[in-house]
Amino acid sequence: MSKFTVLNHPLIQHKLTIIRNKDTGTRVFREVANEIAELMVYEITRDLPLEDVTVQTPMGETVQKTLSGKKLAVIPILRAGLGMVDGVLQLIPAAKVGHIGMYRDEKTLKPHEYFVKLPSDIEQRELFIVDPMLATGGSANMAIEALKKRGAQHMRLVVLVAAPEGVKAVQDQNPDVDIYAAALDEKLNENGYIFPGLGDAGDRLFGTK
Ligand SMILES: O=P(O)(O)OC[C@H]1O[C@H](OP(=O)(O)OP(=O)(O)O)[C@H](O)[C@@H]1O
Ligand SMILES: O=c1cc[nH]c(=O)[nH]1
Ligand SMILES: [Mg+2]
Repeated sequence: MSKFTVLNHPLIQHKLTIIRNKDTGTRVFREVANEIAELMVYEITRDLPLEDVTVQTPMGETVQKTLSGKKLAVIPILRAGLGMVDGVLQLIPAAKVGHIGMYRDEKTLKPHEYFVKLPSDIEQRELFIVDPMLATGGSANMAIEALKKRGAQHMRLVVLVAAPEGVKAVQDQNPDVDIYAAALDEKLNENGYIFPGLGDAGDRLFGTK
């Protein structure tokens, strides 16, 4: 079974409380969501492989460490996943970005795919799928399947808030995909929204409600 990790660094918890607050407006929500994504990526990339490199300092020659050039890509699930991309790119500016468009039918809660555009060498890359919300897990599972169908082999799912139902759904359907969240919340409510959650992430990011 895949790993599920809650990244509960104090800065992450503090910032998540800010965006949970219903009185936080679009500008601050956007800014802080990206900051949380950046902190999460800092934690998640602890296992990136390094290799030795010879470098000349002003004092002489030394062998030091450098990233071994593993290829990375960020894959936001549109729309709300876009709210995490800039944060990730702050730390990994050379990462490629692929997009998967997905919306959840409000009545059935089933996801619908409407757009896929990925880097051509997706099979060689380690992918960070980003989406603020993991609710039923339907959208994440459909995005993972869309990536696998196109050759992707290594991916992790990075979300701000996860519901237990969504974690289980992804672990059951995609046991090879590790999941990272800033928080594991209590449950889904009767409308399929995460409680206590932060509301509709896409609407709060883009000011559409
Ligand atoms: O786990 P699930 O039950 O599938 O729900 C989570 C999905 O719902 C939200 O997107 P939404 O469908 O609202 O689209 P949006 O990002 O365009 O607002 C969210 O950003 C996830 O993609
Ligand atoms: O709580 C939720 C669930 C799905 N999508 C959201 O934006 N929020
Ligand atoms: Mg939405």
